[in-house]
Amino acid sequence: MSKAPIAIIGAGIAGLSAAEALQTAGEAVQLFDKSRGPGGRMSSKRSEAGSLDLGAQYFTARDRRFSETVQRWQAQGWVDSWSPNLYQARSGQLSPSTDEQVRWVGVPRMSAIARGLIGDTPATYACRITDVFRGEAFWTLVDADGTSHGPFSQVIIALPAPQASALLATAPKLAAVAASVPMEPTWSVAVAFASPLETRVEACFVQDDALDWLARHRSKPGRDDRLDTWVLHGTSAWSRQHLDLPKEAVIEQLVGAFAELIDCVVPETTFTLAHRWLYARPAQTHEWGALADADLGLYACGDWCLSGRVEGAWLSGQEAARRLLEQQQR
Ligand SMILES: Cc1cc2nc3c(=O)[nH]c(=O)nc-3n(C[C@H](O)[C@H](O)[C@H](O)COP(=O)(O)OP(=O)(O)OC[C@H]3O[C@@H](n4cnc5c(N)ncnc54)[C@H](O)[C@@H]3O)c2cc1C
Ligand SMILES: NC(=O)C1=CN([C@@H]2O[C@H](COP(=O)(O)OP(=O)(O)OC[C@H]3O[C@@H](n4cnc5c(N)ncnc54)[C@H](O)[C@@H]3O)[C@@H](O)[C@H]2O)CC=C1
Repeated sequence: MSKAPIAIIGAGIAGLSAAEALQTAGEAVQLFDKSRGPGGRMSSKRSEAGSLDLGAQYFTARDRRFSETVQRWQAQGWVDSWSPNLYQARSGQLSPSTDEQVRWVGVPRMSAIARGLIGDTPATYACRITDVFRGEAFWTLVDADGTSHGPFSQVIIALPAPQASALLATAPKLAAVAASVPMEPTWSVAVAFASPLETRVEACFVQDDALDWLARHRSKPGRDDRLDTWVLHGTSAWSRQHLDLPKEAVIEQLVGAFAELIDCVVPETTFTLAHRWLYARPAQTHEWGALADADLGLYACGDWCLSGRVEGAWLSGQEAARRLLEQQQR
């Protein structure tokens, strides 16, 4: 009889990273995600204004292994570097803030990376896992419709910490660690103008009550440039305070803050959209790599186990896979 596959819950970059490492080692995996496709916080949303990156805006690569991987992604045509006219804003004052940092984006949209990575890996979408339990030898997953999936030899939970904690009940110590990680929300708004704004600004780190970041979408390589579309992010504090504000009011306030900040006339908008990320970023960074109960065969990974960034999520997926493979060789 062939061996049962490994279940990976969450097809964000952490889950995809673990899947790739395990498949390279000859293991069979099966991914599950509650969304309609892979990518999680690195996915892109289709809209009248083209495909928009509302979550991760770009990423940096500081770890050697991740740098080498990103070079490979570039050779495959999934990513390119992005060098916007970078600004910062303090106390409402805009100033150029050029630097030498290499910043990467998926092309022609952020979700290209997840699409590329998933290849023909078996994946079940629109499937929210609500329970994970172990029988005598194997694991079974249960989804929100009550359907069971399995058997699986091991399980990797690659979700934001609060969602991971809920599925780690079989390993109370891991569940407690995940439950100890608060994650902050981010309101993300896209706003488009029919004619380009007369500004040199293409991206800006903002220190403001409401705004944290703004980016001109068409300045990224390969993007649709029919409209001049901007992505605005609220700060964690503002987003938390305005968590339940209706989307129209969120758009009004963040576009208002943008209009006050930017150094040009802001005309009527032709398109707006708001998206709330409930678990956008961990409140602090950690150095756990991944969590493991190797005897049980249960693992957890995600950005919250490391730096709270794309690089951290990818490295955490690698670490979960490494620990699982190490245990198997014992
Ligand atoms: C607004 C925003 C801006 C950001 N900007 C940057 C940036 O500029 N640079 C940077 O490096 N990082 C940035 N980040 C952070 C970066 O996106 C994350 O660190 C990274 O994408 C996390 O990957 P992950 O795989 O750990 O989690 P996720 O991408 O969250 O993946 C988890 C997956 O699990 C699925 N899921 C959840 N619950 C269940 C369930 N019960 N059953 C099945 N599936 C489930 C979700 O649908 C999701 O696809 C940003 C994030 C946000 C939200
Ligand atoms: N909104 C959200 O939910 C999330 C946003 N995230 C952002 O993702 C980015 C990723 O971080 P890194 O990969 O380290 O990227 P990075 O090195 O470009 O930025 C790190 C931080 O340094 C500051 N900074 C960097 N360059 C400049 C500059 N030229 N001028 C002024 N300030 C600068 C800025 O505060 C920025 O947040 C950061 O900006 C995070 O704030 C990460 C996770 C979630």
